[in-house]
Amino acid sequence: MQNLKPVDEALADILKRVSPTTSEKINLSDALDRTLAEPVIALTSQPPFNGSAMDGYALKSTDGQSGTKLKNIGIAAAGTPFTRPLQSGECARIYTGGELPKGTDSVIMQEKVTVDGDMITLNDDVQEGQNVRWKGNDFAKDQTIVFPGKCLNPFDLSLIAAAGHPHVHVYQKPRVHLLATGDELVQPGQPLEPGQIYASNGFGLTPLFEQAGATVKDFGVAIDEQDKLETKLREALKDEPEILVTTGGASVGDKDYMLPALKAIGAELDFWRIAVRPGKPLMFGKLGKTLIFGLPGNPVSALVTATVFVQPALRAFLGQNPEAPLITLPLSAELPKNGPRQFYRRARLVKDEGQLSVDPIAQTDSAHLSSMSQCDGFIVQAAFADTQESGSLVQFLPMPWAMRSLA
Ligand SMILES: Nc1nc2c(c(=O)[nH]1)N[C@H]1C(S)=C(S)[C@@H](COP(=O)(O)OP(=O)(O)OC[C@H]3O[C@@H](n4cnc5c(N)ncnc54)[C@H](O)[C@@H]3O)O[C@H]1N2
Ligand code: MOO
Repeated sequence: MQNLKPVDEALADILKRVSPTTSEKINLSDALDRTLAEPVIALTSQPPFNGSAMDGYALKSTDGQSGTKLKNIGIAAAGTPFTRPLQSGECARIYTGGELPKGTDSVIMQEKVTVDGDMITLNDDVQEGQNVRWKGNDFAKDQTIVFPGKCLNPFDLSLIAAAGHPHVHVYQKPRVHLLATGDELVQPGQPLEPGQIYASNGFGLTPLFEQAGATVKDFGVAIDEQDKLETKLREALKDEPEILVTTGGASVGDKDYMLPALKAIGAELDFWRIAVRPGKPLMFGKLGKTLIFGLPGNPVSALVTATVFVQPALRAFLGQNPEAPLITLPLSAELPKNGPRQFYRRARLVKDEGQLSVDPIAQTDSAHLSSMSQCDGFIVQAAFADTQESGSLVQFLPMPWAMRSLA
């Protein structure tokens, strides 16, 4: 058999052509799922003062023996500090989030005192620091609290707001332009004539890339004629997107014009036969600033190669770790032995009494989409791997929506 290029080698060749996009400053409220380009440095300590974690009374812990009577001399509410320093024998009413008055170092919950006019009696011992959130215990002013390369989640956004920032610097979204080829392709909603099928690739690839942090523009379907394809390709490349993804026409048929068309418009291009299943034929190259991925037309091959080769490039454009987020899980059924190509086998996650395992889907046809819809990700099986029994461990590449199927 002709030499096939290993997946890791192809990926390394791709990644050495990528450097992160420039950064932009955006509102924090728009920053969900965007990737940080600059460190976030706290503008304040959190909490900014020693505060109370309970509704109760602030006191000196040296006065904190059960049975002690203290005089309540004022109120420290959240946002309205009590300014007079406290002496021994005194306490101040304090509410959750209130700043501890000077001279105090502890708070007793109101449930643990008896109140009689402006006097209280402690019904429990009080230790130094009890019910106190010390200044800076969460983070300190000037501390780096989130690092570049982090794709921001809702919890990050709360943290960044608490540190005083209304804006963040993130990497610009890489732009992906899509172009399909095939005379047989018809848009859903149109009637099918003999020999035609619906164009499905763009509908899956667009959100796949959007979920990875890109903006995607679909240029539709080009006719399988070289000059028409060249015109469409020029159109799709005009704004110099970071990535152009084509599907179809990648193989060896007489009507596979993609490679000659891309070369004719000036792309430097390699045609790879990769040791990957599905998705063996892949074109990769560059025109100007744009990386070009020529994915195979078969729907499963297109979605798998988009996951295995295009998504890592998108992560690298976003300053993220490009590596696939593989996890190790036990099989819930036998996995058949593999042939000469690294196999991305469709698989479901199974939850049994809270324990996760993966169930390989038998279907391996690279045009079979209902098995794709049923899968939560792919078991990554090495070339020539032997049969593996149920219970043995495998590498699993979860899709971003995989956890939803466990609900
Ligand atoms: N003699 C050989 N034939 C093939 C080989 C080979 O090595 N020798 N490789 C096979 C493999 S593996 C693949 S993968 C395909 C790749 O073919 P192409 O990239 O040229 O894809 P097309 O021929 O254009 O289409 C294949 C298949 O997919 C359907 N398709 C295409 N685009 C779409 C779309 N946007 N939405 C839905 N379906 C699409 C198309 O109708 C075809 O059925 O080549 C094998 N052949
Ligand atoms: O590599 Mo093709 O994607 O096997 O059908």
